[in-house]
Amino acid sequence: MTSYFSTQHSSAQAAQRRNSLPRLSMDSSERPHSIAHHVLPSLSYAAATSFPQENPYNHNLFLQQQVFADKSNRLLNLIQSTKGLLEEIRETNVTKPWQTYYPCFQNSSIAAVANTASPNLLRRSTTFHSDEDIDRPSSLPLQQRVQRSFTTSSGSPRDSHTPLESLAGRLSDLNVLKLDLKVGNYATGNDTLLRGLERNAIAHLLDARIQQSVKHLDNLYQRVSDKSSKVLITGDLNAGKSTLVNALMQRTILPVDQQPCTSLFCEVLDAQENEGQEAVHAIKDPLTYNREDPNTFTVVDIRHLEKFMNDVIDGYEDYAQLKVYCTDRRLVNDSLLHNGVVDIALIDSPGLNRDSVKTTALFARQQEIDVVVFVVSAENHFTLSGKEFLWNAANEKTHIFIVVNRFDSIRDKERCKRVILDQIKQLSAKTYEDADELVHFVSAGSCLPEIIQGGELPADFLRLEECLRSFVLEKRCKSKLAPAKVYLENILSDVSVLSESNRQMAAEELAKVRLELERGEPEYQETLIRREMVLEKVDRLAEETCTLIDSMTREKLSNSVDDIENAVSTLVPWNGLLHVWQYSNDLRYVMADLFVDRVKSCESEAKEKTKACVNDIHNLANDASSGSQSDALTLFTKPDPARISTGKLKDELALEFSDVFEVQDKLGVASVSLGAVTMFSSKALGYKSLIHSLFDITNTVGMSTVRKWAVPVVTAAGLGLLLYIAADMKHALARKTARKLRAHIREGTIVHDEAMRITKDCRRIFKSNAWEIQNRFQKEIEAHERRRAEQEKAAKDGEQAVIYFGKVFDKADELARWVAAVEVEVEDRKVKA
Ligand SMILES: Nc1nc2c(ncn2[C@@H]2O[C@H](COP(=O)(O)OP(=O)(O)OP(=O)(O)O)[C@@H](O)[C@H]2O)c(=O)[nH]1
Repeated sequence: MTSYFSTQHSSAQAAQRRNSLPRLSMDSSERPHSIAHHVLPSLSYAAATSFPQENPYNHNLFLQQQVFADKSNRLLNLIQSTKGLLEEIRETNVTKPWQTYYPCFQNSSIAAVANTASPNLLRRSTTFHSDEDIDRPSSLPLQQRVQRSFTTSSGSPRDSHTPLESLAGRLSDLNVLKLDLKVGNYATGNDTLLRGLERNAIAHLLDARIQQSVKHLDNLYQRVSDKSSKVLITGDLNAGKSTLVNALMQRTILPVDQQPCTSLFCEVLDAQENEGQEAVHAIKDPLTYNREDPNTFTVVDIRHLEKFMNDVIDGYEDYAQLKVYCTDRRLVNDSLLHNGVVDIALIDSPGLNRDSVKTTALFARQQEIDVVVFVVSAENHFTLSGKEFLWNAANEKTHIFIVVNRFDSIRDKERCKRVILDQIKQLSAKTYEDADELVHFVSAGSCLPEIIQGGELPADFLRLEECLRSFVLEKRCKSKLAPAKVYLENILSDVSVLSESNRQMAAEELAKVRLELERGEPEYQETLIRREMVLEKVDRLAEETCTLIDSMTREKLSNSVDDIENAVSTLVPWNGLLHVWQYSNDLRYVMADLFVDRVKSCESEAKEKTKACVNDIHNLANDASSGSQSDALTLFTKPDPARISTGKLKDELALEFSDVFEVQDKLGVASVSLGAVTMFSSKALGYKSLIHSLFDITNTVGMSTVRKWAVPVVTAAGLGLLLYIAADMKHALARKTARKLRAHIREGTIVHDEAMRITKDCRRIFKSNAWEIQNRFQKEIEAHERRRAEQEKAAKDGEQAVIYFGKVFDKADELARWVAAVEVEVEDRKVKA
């Protein structure tokens, strides 16, 4: 077998062409329109002046190409600017507290408005819209939608307050960024679902949606900046498809034969797309083909193409597609493949038959096929296969470029034209409407370079070429520019609706926070004043109560002796003179205990007063809970007799024997009785005092009298005194003990100590309660201050959010206006002759 495969060139190592996407600043100084057209070059001055002025087709085409290049560049810049805006939103969502989020209506009536306005929200949808969907215009006409989103009667939506109802309606118009949620089989409104989600979760969903949009913008950028446009040439067997390609190229590239010779799709491209190298790449799997990866194709020598194709037909080779890179030697304005604005690749396909019709129809439906050229033989008209293909393709490609070839073989040309146009009318009404530009009766075989030999191409073929180029440009507008424009309009409309709704909500939240701040300030000041006032009153009340308790305790304890003296007569039994000493002991013990009881009584009274005062204190602080008061009272020191030194008191009250004779002053006979008393007492007085007593009596009555009356008188007096002492002993002892107690109270520190102790306990309780109240006030004030700090931060964030969303809106608005200015609809598609 002849080797038609050539050695692989180093083209695979060629530098990878990188589609750098410059980030466009959104500064007003760098408006999209002012950016240089760096992507698609406009026709050069040389090229512009080189086209033949006398050729109206060329002139018109030149203008079309200029317009197309301009639109492409504007759209490319707008895609980049929009992408920059979306990335800015995403970045802000991560770094700033004011996230762009999908607003939910808290007000059910507003939610109802939103849901009614958008039946789609009730739809049980799967997830987000597909990219295909979002390239399509929304239900509203573009102009109307853009107007609705961006303008108000005053010219600027932010000049007038937009009611929430209209916001709800506008949110229902979201296209690209609409979060379409689904829960089970229930037709739950989006708004309800969204309200159930955390704000962060919504922001996350929206972020994912924006990220998806950024990717889609990248794809659109690639599509718009891709200068290549594919033209599929199909038709019946032997209709002259390969001949037409060769005639258009003005080179014999593809083999031409009477018998079927094209059995695979042959794409003819400009060699510039292969680093300027002419080459044929035979591809087994078109999906994995990569021009820079030699493993994905086999190189075929262009001179042996015919042999290779025959081998494919004969089954010696098994390939699905050919890429033929060849140099177009025609001038820029004449070249179909490479004209500076759009690079056209011609794809010759196998002739249609029952087996290939569906494959070719599928191929024609591919997104990158901009134009389908159907070649029909003037001799055969439309065959069944041809009709079947056109019916299949009609849904996708409403306009088909039809070349009626081999027209030279027809004698009755008018009749042929009439019959074929009639057939076209049946097969593709749209094509028939524009038959003047879309249906061409030519003889490609007469236009081959070997026939022309450097001469002029026939006028009908020239017209075919220009119409084809014009048609490709128009289709490119529709297939590449229109989706980009529609998508940009959709995404920018969504961004402006979202930013405006976020701005409104931020403004509402800001107003709310400001109001709260405004309302909170007097409350805060009032708390500060109240704290000072209450604590001052508490101090005063506590001090007054302490003073009262102190004086009350002192008075009660000081005056307690009389009561104690009266009480002991019933409490201490008198068991006769023989038990006088025991009686005396009992007296001091009982008196000391009674005094302790009196101290306890003072404590109880102090507690009551303290409790009442604590109540008053808490009432002052408007504190209903009094739980702490009873707790506070336990702080009172336990009544402990040892604390008031009862033992010591009892010792202080102990009687001496002389205390028994406190009656002597009253009677004046104390000295007489003294001797007798000594006899009754087991506890004798000193002799010195006894002799002294006797001497006193002698001096008073005289010696003789004394001698005469002495014995009886002394005896009688002694007896009387004895009786008196015996009778008064009980009371005398009580009085004496009470006197001692009184003297002890008056001269000692016991009353002072007890009053101080009780008052100190009370003061401690007051202090603890005052501390508690102060603490509560402190907490209240701290809570106020914390809340105020949060509100101030929220207000600051809110202010910045309002500014930020306003700026986003302005940017989206400005970009949308630029996008709207790019007219992608070709108003007059006709090529004027
Ligand atoms: N008379 C005449 N013959 C033509 C014309 N164009 C092509 N032919 C002849 O028609 C035959 C088929 O031409 P091809 O270009 O191979 O046709 P095709 O449609 O590519 O064929 P397949 O790819 O095999 O389907 C060749 O012998 C051509 O010379 C023409 O305009 N006039």
